[in-house]
Amino acid sequence: MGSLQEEQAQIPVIDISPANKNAPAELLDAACRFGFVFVANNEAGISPELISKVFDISTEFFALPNEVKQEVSIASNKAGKNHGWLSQGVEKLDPKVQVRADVKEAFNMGLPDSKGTFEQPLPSPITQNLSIITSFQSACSSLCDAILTHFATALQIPTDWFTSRHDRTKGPSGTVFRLLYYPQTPTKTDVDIRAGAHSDYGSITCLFQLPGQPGLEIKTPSGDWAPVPVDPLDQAKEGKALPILVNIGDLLEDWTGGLLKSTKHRVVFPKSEEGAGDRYSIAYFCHPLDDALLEPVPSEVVREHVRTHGGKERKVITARDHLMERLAATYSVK
Ligand SMILES: O=C(O)CCC(=O)C(=O)O
Ligand SMILES: [Fe+2]
Repeated sequence: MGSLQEEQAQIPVIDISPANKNAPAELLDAACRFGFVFVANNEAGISPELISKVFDISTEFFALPNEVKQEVSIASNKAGKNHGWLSQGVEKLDPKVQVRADVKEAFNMGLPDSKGTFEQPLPSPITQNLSIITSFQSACSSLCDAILTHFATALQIPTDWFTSRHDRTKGPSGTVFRLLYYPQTPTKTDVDIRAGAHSDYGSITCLFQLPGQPGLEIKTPSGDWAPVPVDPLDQAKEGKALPILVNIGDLLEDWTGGLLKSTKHRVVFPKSEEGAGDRYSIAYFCHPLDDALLEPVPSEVVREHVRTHGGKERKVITARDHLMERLAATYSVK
């Protein structure tokens, strides 16, 4: 058996700044091969201080008593579909396989409307730090735009082909900002998993992890599960900004005729003492505008892929209809 290092998924770390002229090609290659890529954070523009503040807000929120979190529950119906607190037992990401629901809590937030207001009730750790949260959401949105622009460049289509379909000044979208908390549960059994195997539903996801809190795994083309490092360049001890993990979601896979891969992933309990304890993560699920049609991207690179690999015949539906289908399968909100 190889060392832990050898078994880890070899996801490339890419500089997406204008200084790297190969960024579009490197991103496309990683998206086609792994569906996951690390973006070097010194170029992504999300400061380690801001990330750390959001983790602090998250810790404060999940430490609140359940009765208080219940006031902003996803089941309260006040929050609108897919927004609010998910208590333990609400989400089962791999419903066909999982016996029990994911061992986790989450808080899903939409983005503010043009007047800066949120449609959902927000808990006090968030209302007291709203500018931090909105700065973070904006930074994630800019990072997604930069990546989507690089993909358009690499696919030889107009550079704004994807970003214009994600432009929130034109209408609502399913974009969700999510705080996640996986408690270390002494009573867990062998069938328990922190997050069941799934692919993400949107265009791209940005994921923020903390050193010492591993658990994310991706399914490799050979069908094995490979752990994803939290700190791939071993920079945490130098106090440097960790690279940001970005993965492709189902919508982008559909749009590109399967060229970009929406790779299955899951979160497991740590297998050894190392990493034992709670895990916190933050995800920004970037979605297209609700009424964006999931039609094939008009790219010769995509057409060539479909010619050589055979594209699946799909009904063209809107981004919103696609999201609703996926959510219905994984939530048990009553
Ligand atoms: O917490 C993580 O590391 C992954 C979360 C995830 O995959 C999801 O919520 O879709
Ligand atoms: Fe995911």
